[in-house]
Amino acid sequence: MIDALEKPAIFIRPDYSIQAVNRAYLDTYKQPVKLGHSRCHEISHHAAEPCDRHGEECPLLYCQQHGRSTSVVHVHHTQTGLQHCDILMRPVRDEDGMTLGYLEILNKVTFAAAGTDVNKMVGVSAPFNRMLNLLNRAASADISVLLQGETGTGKELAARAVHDASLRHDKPFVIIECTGLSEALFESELFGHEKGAFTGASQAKKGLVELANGGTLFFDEIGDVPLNMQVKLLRLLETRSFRAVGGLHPKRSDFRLVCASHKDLLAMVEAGEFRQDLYYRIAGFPIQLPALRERPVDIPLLVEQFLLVSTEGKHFSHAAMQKLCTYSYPGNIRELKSIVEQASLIANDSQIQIEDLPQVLQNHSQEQGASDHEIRSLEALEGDYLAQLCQTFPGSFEALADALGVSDRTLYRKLHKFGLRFR
Ligand SMILES: Nc1ncnc2c1ncn2[C@@H]1O[C@H](COP(=O)(O)OP(=O)(O)OP(=O)(O)O)[C@@H](O)[C@H]1O
Repeated sequence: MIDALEKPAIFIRPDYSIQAVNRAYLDTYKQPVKLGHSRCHEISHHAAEPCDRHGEECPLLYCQQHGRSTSVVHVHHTQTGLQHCDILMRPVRDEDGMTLGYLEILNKVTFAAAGTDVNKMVGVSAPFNRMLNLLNRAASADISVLLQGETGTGKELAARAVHDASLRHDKPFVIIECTGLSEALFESELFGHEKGAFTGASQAKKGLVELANGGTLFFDEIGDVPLNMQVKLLRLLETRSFRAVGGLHPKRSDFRLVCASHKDLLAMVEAGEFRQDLYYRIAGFPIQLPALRERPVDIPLLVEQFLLVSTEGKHFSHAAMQKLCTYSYPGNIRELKSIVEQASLIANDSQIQIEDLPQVLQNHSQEQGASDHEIRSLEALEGDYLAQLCQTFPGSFEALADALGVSDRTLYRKLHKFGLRFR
């Protein structure tokens, strides 16, 4: 039965041992699978212990505890390197309802990367992976997606990811920037106009809604659409039909709807600033994007990604990277990107120092420094201790993990979190 599945799949027992495997799974992973002996975490994570011992959500544990299917995104070691995989774990029962084991089906998340990749959403943290899981789920359905998150959290990138991973990926992805759209512009931009519809309309022009036919229509900052235009938008979304300015006949467009807003739309509904019926029409599948301060683990990777495009071979000193990792980023990933670009332009040497960072970070660190005299968090102390060990420990990486009493994987994660490299 497992061979009939196209996606990589295994059947495992509660002790994580793999009892059956299909061709696609064998082709995906480097480690050879010994049926009855190999355990899933050894193959996919190169780890001797199950995921939950490393602070990750273990889907098998969830299935055992709740008796139902679950899905979660993890980063796996595959033939092609580190790869985000959406894992679907399902209990398999006999006819008496006794659980025989668990079926694990893997789905590669192609729009994300666990290393630098300019065209992808990069990150490895748990909040980022949870968001990927939802984006992946939404992409495969034709449901209306609402992306909510602070400015600069990657909503536009996420909207593109939903489109690219959907069945409509080879059709247009059309963006409607709602901020600053006047009523007159709203109608002609969205619905197009016929020749002679108004002064200056010397040619008929297709609107964005028509251009999105077959593909995805992305309304960025939907919370900025004024109330009087929200009615027209609602009509379009309910009927998928519209009339060009100056046109007599209604036209239809088949599009998948994705909207984004940095505003709290439900609070706007309560305040009477956003129509409730429109809210429920667009929020078929709401997804909250995490702020960068909720996923500091991803900062070093994002920095690496932005350095790749902005400079040739420059890198941050440990101290400068530490500063980057402790700032709170009100402007989120966009702000981090601009800080990296500025600092790499200012630095005269290949190593970017604290002094090369923009003033906003210097000020921030002074404030932090003042409070440091009172009390320091255990996390900060751990970071400093690890930074020191990275420079001074005489043995190998594995020996250091051993000496600290943690697994190689835990140590790797901690170094990644603090933006450290082992020599
Ligand atoms: N996970 C990510 N990996 C790499 N780059 C990212 C990621 N998320 C966002 N970015 C980059 O950060 C910048 C801001 O992203 P984006 O424009 O998608 O944010 P936004 O939430 O739509 O912003 P706004 O609310 O201001 O419209 C872009 O340059 C984008 O490429």
